Amino acid sequence: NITGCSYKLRNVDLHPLWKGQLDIPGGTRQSPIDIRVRDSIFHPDLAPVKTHYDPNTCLHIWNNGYAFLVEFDDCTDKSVVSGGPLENPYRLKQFHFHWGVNNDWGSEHTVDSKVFPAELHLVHWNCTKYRTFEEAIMEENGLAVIGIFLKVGRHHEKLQKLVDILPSVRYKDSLTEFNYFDPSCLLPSCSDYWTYAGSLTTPPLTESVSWIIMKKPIEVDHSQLAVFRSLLYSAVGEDEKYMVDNFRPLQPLMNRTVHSSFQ
Ligand SMILES: O=C(NCc1ccccc1)Nc1ccc2c(c1)[B-](O)(O)OC2
Ligand SMILES: [Zn+2]
Repeated sequence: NITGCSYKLRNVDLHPLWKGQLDIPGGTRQSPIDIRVRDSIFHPDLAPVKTHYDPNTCLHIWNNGYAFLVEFDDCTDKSVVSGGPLENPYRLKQFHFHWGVNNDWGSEHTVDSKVFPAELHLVHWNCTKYRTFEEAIMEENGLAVIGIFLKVGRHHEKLQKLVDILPSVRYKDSLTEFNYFDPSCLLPSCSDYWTYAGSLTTPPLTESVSWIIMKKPIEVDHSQLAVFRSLLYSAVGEDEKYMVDNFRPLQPLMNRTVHSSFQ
């Protein structure tokens, strides 16, 4: 189980999203972090990360009040990630994004202090050691999350199917059926990555994540990102608050090393 002291976050002016989260559980391996490329250690025996996703496991998309989540049927091993720093396969549960109010910021992790306009998280749980996602989220090595940076550039053809459905989940707690989507189309062409031990960046902030951050960003165009910003934090009937800047502030590296799969 995750135990440990709690400590106050640095007194930064926090986005409303974080007003309630000054005290955090644990606190020795929090995410996100700034990845200092020169300090990362090349591990020659870090294998490539292998993903196998079955588009038929894609269930629906919903707005949980923090982000929009595309959720998958995780009752079988049809959609999994393995290899890389992982000792066994992890099942795909959901993916979601974090983004900014404009293209100048939005990602959670940074690379030598470089911020990207958005970041994709593909969330998997350790189905060998735990029975459910809810259990795994509370345990060490419970989750494996692939982080992918987004940059503004060419139109992303395959992402458009998702962008087109976003207006149907505009409000908090809205859900729409979303089938036959293979998130492999969102992976960058280069397999280089950094990996480190961290946490969820949204509540319950548990320190259960093996992070795999892809070095190469994927390109989307500015109109696709603009649709992300049209979603709302607020539910139907509440005063409208645009879902933007849903990223957590950087956390201290403390006693951690970031490993790289490349030199
Ligand atoms: O799944 C989440 N919450 C719902 C919940 C379900 C069951 C028990 C408690 C909470 N959160 C969450 C999971 C994975 C990641 C993040 C947040 B992330 O750091 O944003 O990227 C990686
Ligand atoms: Zn996330």
